Amino acid sequence: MTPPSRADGPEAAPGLLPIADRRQVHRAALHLIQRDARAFTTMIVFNALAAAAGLVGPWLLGRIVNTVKDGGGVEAVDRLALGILVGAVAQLLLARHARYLSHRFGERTLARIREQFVDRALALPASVVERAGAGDLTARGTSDVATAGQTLRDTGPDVFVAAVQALFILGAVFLLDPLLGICGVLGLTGIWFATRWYLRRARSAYLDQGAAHSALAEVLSATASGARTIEAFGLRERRIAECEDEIKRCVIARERTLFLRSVLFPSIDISYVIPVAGVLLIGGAMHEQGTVSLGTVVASALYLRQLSQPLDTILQRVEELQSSGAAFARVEGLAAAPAGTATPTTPATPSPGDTSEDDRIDLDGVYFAYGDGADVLRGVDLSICPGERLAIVGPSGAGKSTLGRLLAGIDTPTKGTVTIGGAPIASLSPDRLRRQVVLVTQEHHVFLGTLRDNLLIAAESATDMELHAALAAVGADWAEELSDGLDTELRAGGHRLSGARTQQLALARVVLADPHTLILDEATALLDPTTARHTERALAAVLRGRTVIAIAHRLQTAHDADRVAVMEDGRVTEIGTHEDLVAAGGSYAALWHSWHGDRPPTNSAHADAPGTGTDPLATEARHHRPGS
Ligand SMILES: Nc1ncnc2c1ncn2[C@@H]1O[C@H](COP(=O)(O)OP(=O)(O)OP(=O)(O)O)[C@@H](O)[C@H]1O
Repeated sequence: MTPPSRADGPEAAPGLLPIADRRQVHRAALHLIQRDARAFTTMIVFNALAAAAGLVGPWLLGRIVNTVKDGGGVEAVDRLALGILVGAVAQLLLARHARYLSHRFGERTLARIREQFVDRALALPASVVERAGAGDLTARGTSDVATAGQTLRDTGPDVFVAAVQALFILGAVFLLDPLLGICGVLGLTGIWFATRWYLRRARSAYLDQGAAHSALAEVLSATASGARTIEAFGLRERRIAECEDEIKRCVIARERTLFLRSVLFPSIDISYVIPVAGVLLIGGAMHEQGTVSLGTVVASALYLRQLSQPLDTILQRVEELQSSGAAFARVEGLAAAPAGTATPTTPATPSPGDTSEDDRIDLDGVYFAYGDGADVLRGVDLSICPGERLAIVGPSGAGKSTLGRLLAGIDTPTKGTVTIGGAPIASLSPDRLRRQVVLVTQEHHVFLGTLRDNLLIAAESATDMELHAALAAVGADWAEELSDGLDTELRAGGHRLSGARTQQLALARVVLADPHTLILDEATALLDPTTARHTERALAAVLRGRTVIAIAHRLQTAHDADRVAVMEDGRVTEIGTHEDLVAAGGSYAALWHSWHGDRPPTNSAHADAPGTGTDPLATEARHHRPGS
């Protein structure tokens, strides 16, 4: 028997995405079976037929023994031998077809799991995905789905076929003689105890072994990469001692798993022999007394010997089943993912008409906390008029970005309301919301696909002319020079966009989405000078005619805004025009004087600015949208 697979895979990280419990996993598995019930039934029937065909051999062998014992002729023995051959061929063909059906069922079900996963992942609110982290979602969508798929395609069918075979074999022994059947089952109990003993200890032992390997690898690679420093500081002996310690830990961990295997495998091998020996002994005695025929004893012993094969398969695969059960629970966990981490205080159902009366944004007594943490926003009241340029300033951690996320509808307040034109932002459909508010950060993604696909994300029904116009609006002239135009494949062996072009593409999407309000959070703060200049021009075109809420990292932005809101410790502590706030002599005035000193205010985007960012609220963008 080959050793069961190692159980030293990574522990399921306690991610924020939920993990399905046992009942949910069972229900989901049952649902998947029900969706392909016919294929599943056919698979069972063929597996059962293959297992039944496998029983023909030993049974006929028993008949041959009886026939020979009763003095039957060669002809009768030949007929029975031919039957064995037919049984073996039938078993081969039926098992092959059963496996083919199992694989088809497995592949189809895997495809369904994948589709369901993608649907669920896409339906997750952005805030949930952000908080859970891309790593968790990616791991679930790749390695966990692959592990569950491996089970459906190989492990599951293997175990299933083996279980059916084992059941049929035991059933056949009981049919031949119930007493011999009981004898066989009792003989097998050793396997149950040995496996239980092993499984109880294996998980932690293999996890320790994996951890010891990782620690050793870490020490070795650190020693190799820091060799010069180690020599320079005379740390050689200390490093060698550390390596030796880790090697010792590895040896101890490996000896432990070796010990477990050295107990398990002989116990199982002996357990396979016990029922055969028991049946031969008891069957022999019964034959002596004339209660069973010699053929029955021989057939029972052969059946029990044959049992080792399916049992071996089940034991080898049992750990794989355990780990894939955990993987499936993580995949299914997405079904239980929250619709949002914060509880909306406003009804989730759309308000009448799902439309805003105007573009005015109001925050009323807004509180927000991440998860179970402390309040990050603590009673924010704010009104932003259509076409206004509002700069939000404040120290790091004051809650500016959080406020931006609430204004963009990414997060919902734990208390209070955020409304657009009187409609709670939480009640707007994603499509509707996109046309109202868009948050622009410096994180831009180029999706796999053509340039057109990347643009249509923002406006599904836009014509090519509109797409070209949007690209032109942000100064993306390079798009016109692409050999395949809008059909140019981006990424994955296709055209790679530079940072500046990626940003222009993202801004072209904003033009297409055509929201009345833009929230700028670090959209340009950390860009290199060349990219910043490109982005500045593109951004100016995008901002024209829209309400802009800029989370200002430079006071020049605040200076150019219509109004400035100062945030401190989750509250808006000052609000007004730059001049009013400077005159009021509060914290904004202090900030302005300390940054600005005696220098006169300037509209130049780069003057005096720390870093290389651009000023999104510079005057060139201050032309309101017609009609706004
Ligand atoms: N995803 C998150 N999970 C938990 N806490 C968070 C998360 N994002 C922000 N916070 C916390 O919320 C508080 C406000 O953060 P926020 O980013 O809104 O402040 P900020 O004023 O924008 O700061 P900065 O100018 O440094 O970006 C901080 O204490 C921060 O640690």
